[in-house]
Amino acid sequence: MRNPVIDVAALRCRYGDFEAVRGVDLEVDQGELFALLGTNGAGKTTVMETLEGLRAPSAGRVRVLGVDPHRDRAAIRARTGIMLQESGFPAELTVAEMTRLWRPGDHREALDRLDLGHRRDVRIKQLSGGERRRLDLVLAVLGRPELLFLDEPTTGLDPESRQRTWEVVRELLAEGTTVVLTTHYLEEAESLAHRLAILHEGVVAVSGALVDVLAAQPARISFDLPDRLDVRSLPILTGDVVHEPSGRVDVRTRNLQDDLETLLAWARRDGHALVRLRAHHASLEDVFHAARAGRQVVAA
Ligand SMILES: Nc1ncnc2c1ncn2[C@@H]1O[C@H](COP(=O)(O)OP(=O)(O)OP(=O)(O)O)[C@@H](O)[C@H]1O
Repeated sequence: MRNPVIDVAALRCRYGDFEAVRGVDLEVDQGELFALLGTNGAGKTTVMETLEGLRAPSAGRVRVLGVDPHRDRAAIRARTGIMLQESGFPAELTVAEMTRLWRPGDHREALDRLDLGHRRDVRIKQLSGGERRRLDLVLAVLGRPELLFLDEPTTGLDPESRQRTWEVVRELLAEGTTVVLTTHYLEEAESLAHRLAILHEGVVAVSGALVDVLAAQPARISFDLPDRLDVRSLPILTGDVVHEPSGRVDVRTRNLQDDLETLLAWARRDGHALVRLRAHHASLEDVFHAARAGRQVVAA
């Protein structure tokens, strides 16, 4: 029998007359990274805050680590780590003082893990935005939480810091930590998530295992139509072929390998060069656009 770390059914959240979350179901299993994605204002932060116990739902059932996170917040506080979108640290404290205030101890290793060891004696107000974000993560994981909430953890980080953050998140997953992540960087979710939900206007538009969600969308082949060729001279493909005004041909197909083989055999036989040829399975960005456009996407 499944024993999810997070179990949410028919969750609704209101701000006065406005219902920001309108019937959301979610399950997160132990040890997985669950990405909560969505357009601006879709309701991600509201759902996260409800899971963190910071907000009572208007309706629905919410269980986190087996308890109601709002009513029994004290029971789960020691077992969860939270990295909020914005943190308000005392600006005059040094990094080392802040970590000790958070939790007694030396914490050199935790700071080194996120390349902050050399900044131990620097005041928080002197840190760069990226360093503050990394300090947020250090504090969130200091108590070795079973369940970690990461709300846009890499916003404002340079590519190297982002990679380092991902490495730390992967290490935490390998140690068995369950992670709930919100992010606007879809490649981040695609790289880290086992399962995901995409919220749109307060409801779940797509949910499921990452591999299933990606497989439910058609793959794409695109290339520049060779000069002087009419699109009708292309070989017959199983996918839908669109000739863009830019001269690019865009094929959406459920048989990527077959259609690519047909196309390449035709190009070789007739001596055509397929300039800027790209062939790839659907990305999370494709799924996101489909969800946003209200197109039906399979929920696994
Ligand atoms: N305190 C509040 N009072 C009234 N409306 C609010 C409040 N907080 C959020 N909302 C509204 O609820 C909706 C959901 O907001 P929420 O912050 O949960 O979305 P989000 O998906 O996290 O957005 P973003 O990606 O922009 O952070 C939005 O329409 C927002 O304007």
